[in-house]
Amino acid sequence: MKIYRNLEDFVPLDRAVVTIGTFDGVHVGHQKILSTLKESAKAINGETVLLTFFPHPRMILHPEDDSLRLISDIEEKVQLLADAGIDHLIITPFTRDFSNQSPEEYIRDVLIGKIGTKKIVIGYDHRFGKDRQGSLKDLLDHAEIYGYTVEQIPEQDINDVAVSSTKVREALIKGDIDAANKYLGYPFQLTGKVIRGNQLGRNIGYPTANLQVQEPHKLIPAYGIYAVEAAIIEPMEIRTGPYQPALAEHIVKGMGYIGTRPTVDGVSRSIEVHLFDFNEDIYGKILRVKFLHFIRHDQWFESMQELIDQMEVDEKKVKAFFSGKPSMH
Ligand SMILES: Cc1cc2nc3c(=O)[nH]c(=O)nc-3n(C[C@H](O)[C@H](O)[C@H](O)COP(=O)(O)O)c2cc1C
Ligand SMILES: Nc1ncnc2c1ncn2[C@@H]1O[C@H](COP(=O)(O)OP(=O)(O)O)[C@@H](O)[C@H]1O
Repeated sequence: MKIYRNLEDFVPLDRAVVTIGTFDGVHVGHQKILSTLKESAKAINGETVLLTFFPHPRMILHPEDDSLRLISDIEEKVQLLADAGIDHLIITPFTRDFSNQSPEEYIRDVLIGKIGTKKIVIGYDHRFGKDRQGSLKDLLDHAEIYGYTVEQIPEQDINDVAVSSTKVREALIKGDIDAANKYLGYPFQLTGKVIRGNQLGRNIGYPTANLQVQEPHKLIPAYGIYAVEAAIIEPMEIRTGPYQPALAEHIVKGMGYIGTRPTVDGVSRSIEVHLFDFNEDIYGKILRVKFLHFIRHDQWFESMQELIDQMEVDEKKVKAFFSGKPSMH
């Protein structure tokens, strides 16, 4: 997959088969659309192009609205789209100027002029251009003059996409990781930098890497304890050029914690991971944590000792999960 951080970086193709959207989460619904896109491209010996926006259009158009929660951050999305087998990924900054183009300008200058679109694969409800004035009808009306075809994604598939996004979000908010992962088609992940905590973990026998999640709008699953798998990855800068997967070293199993640490202070939310059979200083490194299974909710304990006893039980449960055996507790 080739990445373009700007439309200006893109050289128009002979046979671009294009879809447009935010594709947050790249879940099973999206994956179905991407398969359609790939089949369409194959049929005309063309190349697949996905046009997406960063930052998310809602953040530019409604900066006052802080309610947006993303299933994937931009780096996770790039990786997921590369895995899905997209040929060209254009991540264009969604600016006011960009959003102010008329539907005609957008079709002529962007889809035709900058991309070389021969076929556009799009949902019946897709909107574009100034004040979302552009619709499928505009795309169909201009198809002949500009020499492209439009393939409509069936309404049912579009509904499936919306359903999947909602289902993923609802499942994560409830802590139902099994369900979320089923709708995603891969394990939900959080990526962030390991920062210093209050260094209590090592004293209670459970050092925990504290994560500062890199995407401020990322959806954080329900508070609780989870079976996780973490990888230390190289900091990735997404720039124009061939996609290079983030190098992952040390893929380690462990237990994740999301909560306010009510037993300690209960003030602010922290996201931590205790890694099994691991003893390295990883402050400042980037950790990608895959959430595999929910173990229990966050709890307040009367004493630190009770918390430690519970963490020992958690460890057994997580390890039992990994060995495929039910826990004895
Ligand atoms: C598996 C696991 C379970 C945890 N469960 C709880 C809990 O139920 N209640 C709580 O107050 N803190 C819980 N914690 C958080 C600990 O209080 C925290 O890891 C400890 O204070 C060390 O923090 P530090 O990394 O900042 O030193 C849990 C941590 C882990 C790794
Ligand atoms: N098994 C492990 N799991 C997680 N972190 C570990 C482990 N072994 C060593 N570390 C290191 O120790 C740090 C966590 O120790 P901890 O006492 O909990 O300090 P802090 O409160 O700063 O997180 C991690 O950030 C990491 O650098």
